[in-house]
Order: sequence, then structure tokens, then C-alpha cells
Amino acid sequence: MNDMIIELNQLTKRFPVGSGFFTALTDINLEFGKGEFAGLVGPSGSGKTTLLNIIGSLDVPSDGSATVMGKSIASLNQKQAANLRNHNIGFIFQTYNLLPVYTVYENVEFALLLQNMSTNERRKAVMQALEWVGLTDKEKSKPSMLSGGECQRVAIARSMVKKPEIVLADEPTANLDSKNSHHILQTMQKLNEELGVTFIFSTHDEKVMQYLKRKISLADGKVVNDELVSMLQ
Ligand SMILES: Nc1ncnc2c1ncn2[C@@H]1O[C@H](COP(=O)(O)OP(=O)(O)OP(=O)(O)O)[C@@H](O)[C@H]1O
Repeated sequence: MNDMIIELNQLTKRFPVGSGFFTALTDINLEFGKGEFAGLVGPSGSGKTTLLNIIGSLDVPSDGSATVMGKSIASLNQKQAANLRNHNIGFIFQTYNLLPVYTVYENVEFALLLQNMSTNERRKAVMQALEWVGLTDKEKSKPSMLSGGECQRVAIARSMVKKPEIVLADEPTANLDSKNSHHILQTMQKLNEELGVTFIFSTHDEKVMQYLKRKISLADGKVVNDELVSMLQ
């Protein structure tokens, strides 16, 4: 693998609980290169979302370091962290997080409004992203008119429209049936292969695991296994 775009060194995360604290992640050492299709797997409470949140600059390590695109997450002020998220990182959540009163087009466009782009440039980028996920014919629909699978494809388009280097997907198939799960996984796999976007999943879904090129197992906030799946086949 080429350049490391994410480096986690001796990362520990503690949350204040009552008068003490709870350690959610302990001494995590991981690196991710460009174009990886990797998954954090492990039981509920093992720390997957906490780790994704830190990589996504939504939270900071308590000890150790997280460096994303050359930037130390702990050293970023709010504006710098927002800038990193706006330009370099896309998010996909299990509940899609679409805005119900806006159309599919507007939901995807929303991600670009903080960027300095003309209306024409935005239109081109949004239609390109909808094309990636096969939804150009639904641009005027509201989320309530779409299936769960289609909503998740809108969320993928929204995460991809900024052409980020990294997409973080937290249980993206949790609310989808088997057919839709495979469809969105194939869509993400295609974007990974064709555009070189790095995907990191959090999951306990066996269907997601079939697609991963690298599987990192967490248990009680620690990495207990890290394997390249292609090397095992
Ligand atoms: N803000 C917080 N304050 C206190 N404890 C927290 C906080 N956020 C997470 N935790 C705890 O940290 C642990 C790891 O949580 P996390 O959400 O990362 O797990 P997960 O592996 O993503 O679980 P799931 O698969 O259920 O989503 C859990 O025990 C959780 O209760």
C-alpha cells in the first residue's frame, strides 16, 4: 500500500463517567493507506464508533495521536477540524441522516454549500455523484418517496460529492435488507476501485465483511486482530 493517510499511534480514549472515567479505546496502533477498503469489526461496545469519530475529527484522543491527511486531530481548532471534514472526509451513517424536507438533489448539494463553488459547478458535481449511485432519475424526489436502499445511496452520493479522500461508514447496512445491502456495498466497492477513495467501515454485518479487503477486529477497546483478507484467499 502507498502513502499512509491515517496514522493512529498509542491512541487511548477515555470518557468521563460519574466521578471517574471509562476507557473506550486502549493503545490503538493502526495505519491506513490510500485506497483501502477496511472494516472495524467487533461486538457492540468494542469501540468501533469511537474510533471512527476520532478519525473523522468529531472527537479527539485522550492520549496518543491520530494523524489524518498529515494533520494531528488533537491540534486542530474547531474551524480547522470542520475544514478537514468539509474537504477530505465523507460520512455515511446507519440512519442515512437525510433532511426530509429537501429533495435528493438538495440533500447532496447541501454538502457543497460550504465550499466556494458556482451554481453550475455544484450542479455538475451533484449530478455526477447521483450518477455514481444510479439515482439521477430521482433528483427531484423527497427522501420519504425512496426505499431504504435508495436513501442510503443518496447518503453515499452526499458523502462522495466533495470527492473526499476518506469515507467513514458507520454500520451502513444496519437498516437494509440483503439485496439493498449488496447493492450499496457494490456501489462503494466501485467508488473505491475507480476513484481510489479509502473506505473504513464499522460493522458486525457478515455481508459487509465479505467485501472488506482488510478486517480489523476490536474487543474491549483493543485491536485483537488485523488481517488482509485477499492474502487469506
Ligand atoms: N460519550 C460517551 N461517554 C461515556 N461512554 C461512552 C461514550 N461514547 C461511547 N462510550 C462507551 O464506549 C464504549 C465503546 O462505544 P462505541 O460506540 O465506540 O462502540 P461500538 O463498537 O461502536 O458499538 P456498537 O456496535 O453498539 O455501535 C461503549 O462501552 C460505550 O458505552
